[in-house]
Amino acid sequence: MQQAEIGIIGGSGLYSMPGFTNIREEKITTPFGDPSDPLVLGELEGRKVAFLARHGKGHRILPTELNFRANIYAMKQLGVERILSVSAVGSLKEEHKPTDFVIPDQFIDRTFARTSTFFGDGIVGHVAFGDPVCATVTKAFEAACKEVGVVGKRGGTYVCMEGPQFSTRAESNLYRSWGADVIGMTNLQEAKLAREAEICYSTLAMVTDYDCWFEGHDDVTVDQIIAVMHTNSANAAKVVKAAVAAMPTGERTCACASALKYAVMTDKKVIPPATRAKLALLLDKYE
Ligand SMILES: CSC[C@H]1O[C@H](OP(=O)(O)O)[C@H](O)[C@@H]1O
Ligand SMILES: Nc1ncnc2[nH]cnc12
Repeated sequence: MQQAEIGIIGGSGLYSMPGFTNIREEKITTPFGDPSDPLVLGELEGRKVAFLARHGKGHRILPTELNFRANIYAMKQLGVERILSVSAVGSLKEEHKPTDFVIPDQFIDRTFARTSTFFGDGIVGHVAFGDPVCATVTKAFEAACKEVGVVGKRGGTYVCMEGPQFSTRAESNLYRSWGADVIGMTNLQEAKLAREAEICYSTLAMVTDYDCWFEGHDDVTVDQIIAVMHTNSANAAKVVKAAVAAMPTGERTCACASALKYAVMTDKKVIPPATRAKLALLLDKYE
């Protein structure tokens, strides 16, 4: 039985979701290991929802250490079809001010020490990723920002860096020269894996700082981020709630729902049984 239809991944500053009812915690294991924490299952706006604190309760897990595969696969195991991600980001443009929200529609990958696919170990698959986020979830976020009365700009490019150190000024200026909008350390792997798992994904990126490029501002520091995060998190919780309420019901019609249809290159006869078994949840529907 589907235990949750909507997943919420809370990032820096959002470690729980206010407004949940009928709450229970579930410790989930996956073929790819354990997620960051037990998932919190409950109802929000009458919808079945699962919440996961990306870095674990108490913020214990570095971006590089995150088991992105287990986090996304755990959502899939619960029956989640759409993930609403919330993340803290630095701004790469003056117009995106701390406390603004951006809903990115593109990514640039600057990570180098992460596993970003469910494929491998004898099976090769390639999903389309030209439009890396789901338009339905993105529009729900945008409408929710409007409803709550916060700045929520749809569109923009999120640079995903490895971290955990923040960027050098040369890097920050390089990303600006590429026209990128915001920078963070976590969203690209989630978007890739959600696509492979045929789960719709979009991020509410909460601007906490101007990174280190802005001459008129101090370089980014964690204490500065935490101060802005308190305002952002309260607003983010309201936006997520409104987005959940606005999420369409019924069969999904977006391309995310069939991303794997033509993805697998490997001859079925040569896929190692153990590998195939690990991916049963993703591939059985195409048998
Ligand atoms: C708190 S500063 C850096 C930290 O914040 C962001 O986390 P998340 O995406 O989980 O909200 C960024 O990616 C870094 O992990
Ligand atoms: N300036 C920044 N760089 C990377 N990740 C961030 N998360 C919040 N602010 C950030």
